[in-house]
Amino acid sequence: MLTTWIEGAAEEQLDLVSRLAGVSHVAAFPDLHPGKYGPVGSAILADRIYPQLIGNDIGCGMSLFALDLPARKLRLDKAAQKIRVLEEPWHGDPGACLAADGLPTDLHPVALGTIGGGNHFCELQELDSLSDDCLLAGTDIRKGDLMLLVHSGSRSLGMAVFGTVLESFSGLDLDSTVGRTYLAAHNDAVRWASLNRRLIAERAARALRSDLRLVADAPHNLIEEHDDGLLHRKGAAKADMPLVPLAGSRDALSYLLVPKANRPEALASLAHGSGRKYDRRSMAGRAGTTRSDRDGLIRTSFGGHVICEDRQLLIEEAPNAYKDPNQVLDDLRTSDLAQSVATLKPLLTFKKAVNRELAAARRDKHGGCDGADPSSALVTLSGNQIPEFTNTWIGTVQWICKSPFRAHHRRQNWYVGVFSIDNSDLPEIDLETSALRIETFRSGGPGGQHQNTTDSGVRVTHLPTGLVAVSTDERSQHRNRRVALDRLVARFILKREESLARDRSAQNQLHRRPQMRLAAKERLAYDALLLAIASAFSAEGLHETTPVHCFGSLDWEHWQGTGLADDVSNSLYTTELLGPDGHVRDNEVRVGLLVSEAGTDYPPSSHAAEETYFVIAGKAEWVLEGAPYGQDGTLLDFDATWTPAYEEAARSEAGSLLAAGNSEEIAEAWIAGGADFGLADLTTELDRIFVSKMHDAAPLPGIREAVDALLARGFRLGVASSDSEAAIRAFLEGTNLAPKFDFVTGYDTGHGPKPEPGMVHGFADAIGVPTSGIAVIGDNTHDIEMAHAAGAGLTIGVLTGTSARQELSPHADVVLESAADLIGFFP
Ligand SMILES: Nc1nc2c(ncn2[C@@H]2O[C@H](COP(=O)(O)O)[C@@H](O)[C@H]2O)c(=O)[nH]1
Ligand SMILES: [Mn+2]
Repeated sequence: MLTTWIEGAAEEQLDLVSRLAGVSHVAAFPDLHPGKYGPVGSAILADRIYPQLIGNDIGCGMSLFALDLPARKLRLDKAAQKIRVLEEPWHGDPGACLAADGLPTDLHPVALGTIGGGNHFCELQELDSLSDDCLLAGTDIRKGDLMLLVHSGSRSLGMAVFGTVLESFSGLDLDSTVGRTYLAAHNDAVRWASLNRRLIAERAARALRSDLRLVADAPHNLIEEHDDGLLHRKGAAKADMPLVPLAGSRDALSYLLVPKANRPEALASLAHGSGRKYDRRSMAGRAGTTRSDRDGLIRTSFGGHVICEDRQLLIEEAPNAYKDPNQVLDDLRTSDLAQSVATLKPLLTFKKAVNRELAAARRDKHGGCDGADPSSALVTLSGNQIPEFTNTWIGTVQWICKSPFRAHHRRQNWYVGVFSIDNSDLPEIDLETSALRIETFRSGGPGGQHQNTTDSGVRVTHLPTGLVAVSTDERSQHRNRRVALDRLVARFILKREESLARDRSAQNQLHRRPQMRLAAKERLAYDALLLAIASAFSAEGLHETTPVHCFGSLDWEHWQGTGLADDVSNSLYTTELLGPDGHVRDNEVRVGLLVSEAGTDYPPSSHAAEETYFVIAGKAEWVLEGAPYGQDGTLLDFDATWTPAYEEAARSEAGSLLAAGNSEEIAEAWIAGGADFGLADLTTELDRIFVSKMHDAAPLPGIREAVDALLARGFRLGVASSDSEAAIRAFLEGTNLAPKFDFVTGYDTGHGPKPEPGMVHGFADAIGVPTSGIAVIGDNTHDIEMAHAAGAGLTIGVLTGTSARQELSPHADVVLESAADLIGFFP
C-alpha cells in the first residue's frame, strides 16, 4: 500500500495509457504525476513504439559521479564560483568525444556539455551516510566523499528526433521504416544524453580540480527492445543495473538505490525522483511570495547554495514543488523494489545556463576562466643539455601577458608551476593486464579522406581508476593505440604530480620570469600607498576619481614602447595608480610607481617637466645640468606614511583577507603577490607575529560580563577562529578567560577552515549536543556561512569586526552591535 500521495489526474492518465492498443503491462512508481502526453513515473510494455510516451527529452537521466575530493576540503563559496563554468558553452572536442562513444562525429555537437533548462541540474553532493558497505563494494565510495549528480537529457537533439514523429499517436510499427528510423535516432539520443551528462560532470570536476569516477548512470526517458515487447520508461529509472540514483530536491536528501530483481511486474524500472506535487504554473503563489522567501530560494536548509539566475525557474522548481523523497523511498522499500545504500546531501545545485554576457562579465570579475584552458600540461623533452635547459624554468614562472582566456581581465601577471619528472621514475602501471579496456571506434585520421571508414580511433580506460585516454590523431589503429597508451601514462603522471605538487608547495621556491625583486613589505607598501593616493585625490576634490580598492593586485609591467633598449625596459617595472588606465580613474593626470632594478642605467633624456619623479624608497643618482647628485627615498617618512595607510587598508574592504583569512591564506595571497618566501615559512612567521600580539590583546568592553552571564545561564562556550589555535589560547590565557571556554579551534586544529562546517561540528561533538542546539556568533559572513553549513540553530552577527550591518543581516538571524549585547539578548 503506497503512502505517497498520487494526483488523481496521473491515475487517469495511467488508466488511459493502459488501454492504448498493444499495451500489455504498465507499472507505476510513487513519484507518479501527470505529464504532457502520459504519466511521469511509469513503465509501459507495448508491441509498438509510442514516441509520445517518451516525449522530447529522449534519454534524460541521472548520472552519479564520485569526486576524489573529500567534502571536508571543500570551500563552498569558492566552489560556487567555479561551478559557474557550466554557464558557458563547452569548448571541448565534440567530434572526438562523440566518436569515442560510438556516435556520429557530427551528431548535434552544439549543445554538448551543457545542462539546458527546466529542472535539469548538476548538483554537488556530500555522501552523508552509507548503510550497507557490502552492496557498494567495488565503487570505492565513502562517507564524506563529494559526488556530482547530473540530471540532463538530449537537449534539442531529442526535440528534433521527436519532431519527426510528433503526430504518430497510434504508435509506430517496429518493422516500418519510420519506426526503425525513429528508434535508431532515439537510441543515438539516449547515448548522446549519457555522454552529455558525463561531459557536464567532467567540466564541473575539472573546475573543482578533481578527478571523477562514474558510480551510476540511469536514464529514465527511453524505449528498449525486450523479448516481450517495447519497454517505454517515462520518468522511470532503468533498474536492471547495480545502482540507481533517486533524486530528492535541491533541499532534500537524494538516495543511491540497489534495485531488487524479484518483482517482474515492476518492468525492471524504479522511481527516479520524488516527483512533482504541484505543476509549474501553480507554483506562482507557493514560493517566493515574500522578500525573505525569495532570498531563501538560493539557500538550502543544509547550508547549500543554488546557482540559478532565473527567478521564475527558481520558483517553479522550489523544493516544495516536489513530494517527500523519503516517503517515495519508503514506498519502494515496503514494495520490496529497492533498498537505499547511501544518502546524498545537496551542497551546490547548478541549474540552467544564463545570459552569456552576464556570465562572461562575472567570470572576468572573479578572475574565473571558462574551463577551456588546460590546468596542466606534460611536455616531453629529448636532446642534449636538458638539465641546463630545465633548470632555467623550474619553479614558479611569472608570465606577463594579456590572458587569451580572460579577455577582459586587466591582470597581466599569471603564474605557472613548472617541475620536472624523471622518465626513469614513472608510476607503476601494468599496461598489459586486464586492468585496461581498449575500445576502437570509427574515426578518420588527419586529412579526413578516410573519415568514418575504419575503426581507427582508440579509447583506453584504466578500469581500477577510471582514467581514460583517447586518440584519433593517427590514421592507423595501431598508432592510435600507442598514442592513447602514452596519453594514459601522461594522465597518471599528471594526477600523481598534481598531488605531489600540492605537498611540495610548502617548500616551493619562487622563481619569476622576468624577476620582480620587490620584498613583500615594499609591495604591500605600494599597494597601501595607492589607497592613500586615491583617498587624498578624492578628498581634495582635485579630480573626478573612482577609487577602486585593489590591495595586493597592482598590475606591474615593463615600460615598453618607449624606445628604451630591452635590457633597460626589462629592469624597469611600472604600475599606473591614477590615470586613464589606473586603478583610480582620472583623465587629466597619471600618477604611478616606477621601480628599477639595482644598477639600472636610464639613458640621458630631458624635456619640460610634464613628468616629475620623487624617490620614495631606495637611492637614485640623477644628473642635473651635467652634475651628478644623489637622492634618497626621503620624500616620505616610511613609518609615518605607510603604517597608517596599512592600518586604513586593513580596516577597509581590501583588508578582509586579514580579517577573515587564516595565516596560511594570507601567506598564500602575499606569495602570489610577490612575497619572496616559502608558504610554510611565511605561515609560521605570521603565526608567530599573531601569537605574540595576542598576549597583550584586550577583550572588547563588556565581553567579560557577557561571558559570565552566559555561563550563569547554563551555556557552554567555545571559540572557533581563523587564527591559529595557539593565538586563540594566548588571547584567552592573557585575559584569564581560558577556564570559561570548553572548546577552542583554530584554522590549524584540524576541523577545516571557515566557512566549512567542521569547527561547529567539532564543538557540538565536544560538548555532546546536536549542531541545532548551537548558536554561532560571528563578525563576518564566513562565520555565518559556517553556521548555516553546519545546521547551527541560531546565527548572530556582531558589528565589532570588519562587516557592516547590511552585509550581515541578509545571512544572520539577528545582528547585534557587540557580543556584549548577548546579555540582553538571552535575558
Ligand atoms: N537533488 C535534486 N533533485 C531535484 C532537483 N530538482 C528536481 N529534482 C528531482 O529530480 C527529479 C527529476 O524529474 P524529471 O521528471 O524532470 O526527470 C524530480 O522528480 C525531483 O525529485 C534538484 O535541484 N536537486
Ligand atoms: Mn528527467
